[in-house]
This record gives sequence, structure tokens and C-alpha cells, in this order.
Amino acid sequence: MSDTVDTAAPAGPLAAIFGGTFDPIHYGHIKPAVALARLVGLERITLLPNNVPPHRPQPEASAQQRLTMVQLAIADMAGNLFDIDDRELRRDNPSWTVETFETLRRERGVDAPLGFIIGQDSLLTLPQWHRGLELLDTCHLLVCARPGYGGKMATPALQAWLESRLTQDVRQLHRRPAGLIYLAPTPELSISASLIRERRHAGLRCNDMLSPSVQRYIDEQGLYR
Ligand SMILES: Nc1ncnc2c1ncn2[C@@H]1O[C@H](COP(=O)(O)OP(=O)(O)OP(=O)(O)O)[C@@H](O)[C@H]1O
Ligand SMILES: O=C(O)c1ccc[n+]([C@@H]2O[C@H](COP(=O)([O-])O)[C@@H](O)[C@H]2O)c1
Repeated sequence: MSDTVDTAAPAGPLAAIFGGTFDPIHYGHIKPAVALARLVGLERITLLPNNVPPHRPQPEASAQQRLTMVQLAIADMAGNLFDIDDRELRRDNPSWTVETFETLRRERGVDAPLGFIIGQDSLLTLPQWHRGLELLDTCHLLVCARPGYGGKMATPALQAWLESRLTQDVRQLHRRPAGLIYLAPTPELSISASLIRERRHAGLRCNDMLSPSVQRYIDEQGLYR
């Protein structure tokens, strides 16, 4: 990977990819991502629904239903900030993020700036991911604030690793291909897919947490009963 100097021209727009189980996609995904786009100057955010998340209980909705909900959520948004990459859904093997980004890197070239969007809770678990710290060799991490997850990494060594990667200078995210972590001061929303599923199981509405089309789809499909 080239070591681009600060004064170099950007190698292209920073491509930002937002992976998730999206069971279902909710405003806790969308609103911080929209704020992040403004903070960083992102032209596009690509939502990447995962297929077989190896690290967590399997989703309640099928892969097709989760993809449909992502499509509906995007259709409810003004503008064209979001698009979808369904490559992980077209693979049968586990959705290891580092492998997806190694493929993206091969496709886009060594100098293309790539960013992976995650919430702060995901950042704290990164060391347990499949080749988790190696992910930074392939992309930047663009981290959205999440209520309750502002803490430090599990060990001083991991915290030092994190601090050695941190930047507040968003221009660096466009100038370098990978390797930096940006903690974005995005709005904190106490919404999670588990809360939505729990509320639905209890027969409660989730009106302020989801796009209207996604809510209708959940009702029509009888999801999370
Ligand atoms: N409210 C939120 N604020 C910031 N980031 C979030 C929020 N909800 C989810 N994310 C981030 O979005 C990504 C995808 O999350 P995911 O689809 O698992 O949703 P979730 O609400 O965390 O789901 P679950 O409750 O089922 O674990 C993760 O990196 C997660 O940290
Ligand atoms: O590759 C891994 O080991 C790995 C472990 C945990 C999470 N991820 C990815 O991180 C993203 C957010 O995960 P989740 O569980 O919050 O939906 C999603 O794209 C997952 O596939 C990836």
C-alpha cells in the first residue's frame, strides 16, 4: 500500500461502506450515517448487509427480507447518498469483513481511500473479529458514536494501538488509502435492532425508530412476532 504524503492529491473519493446485520435496518443506522457523511464529506455510503454473521445469533429475518428492508429504507430517503452492495449475501461462506475488504482493495486499487463505518460498540469488539486488527491494513474505520459505548479498549495495549491510529483531520481520510480511525461526533440514538425485535415480540410499536416503509414491510411479512 502506498504511503501517500499529506500534500498529495486524493486518489479518488473516499468510498464508505457500512456493514450490518440490519435485522432490521433502523434510524440508529441511518441518522448517524447521514451526519457522518456531512462531517467527512462523503458522496456515497454503501450499505453492506452480511449473510452469515459468524459472531452472533442468526438473524430472525431471512437474508432476502433484510436486503428488502435495506432497499425500502433507502427508498424512503431523499437524495442518493445510499446504495447497496449485496456481495456478502451472494456468498455462502461466513461474512468475514477483512476478506470482503481485501476483495474491495483488489478491485479498487492500492491507493483508493476506503472506509468501513461501524458503531462504537463494534470498535470495542474489533480485536475479537476474524483478523480484526488487520482490517486497518485494508481501510479506515469511520466510527459513529453510540450511547453507552464510549469506553476504552479491553487492554492498555489495545488502547495504545487505537490511539496510534486516531485522527481528527478528516482530510487524511481522503488522502490516505487505509489505516486511520476517525471517532465521529455523530448524534447518539438509543435505538438497536434487538430493542425493535423485543418490542415487536411484546406487541409494541416502534414508530420513531424505523422508516415507514420498513415498518409496513415488517407488518406485512409478520416479522419479529
Ligand atoms: N444506534 C446506533 N448508533 C450507532 N451505531 C449503531 C447503532 N445501531 C447500530 N449501529 C452500528 O451499525 C452496525 C450494524 O449494526 P447492526 O445491524 O448489528 O444493528 P444493531 O442495532 O446493533 O443490532 P442488534 O441489536 O441486533 O445487535 C454496527 O457497527 C453497529 O455498531
Ligand atoms: O469479520 C468479523 O469477524 C466480524 C465480526 C463482527 C462484525 N463484523 C461485521 O461488522 C458489521 C457490524 O456487525 P453487526 O454484528 O453489528 O451487524 C457487519 O458488517 C459484520 O459482518 C465482522
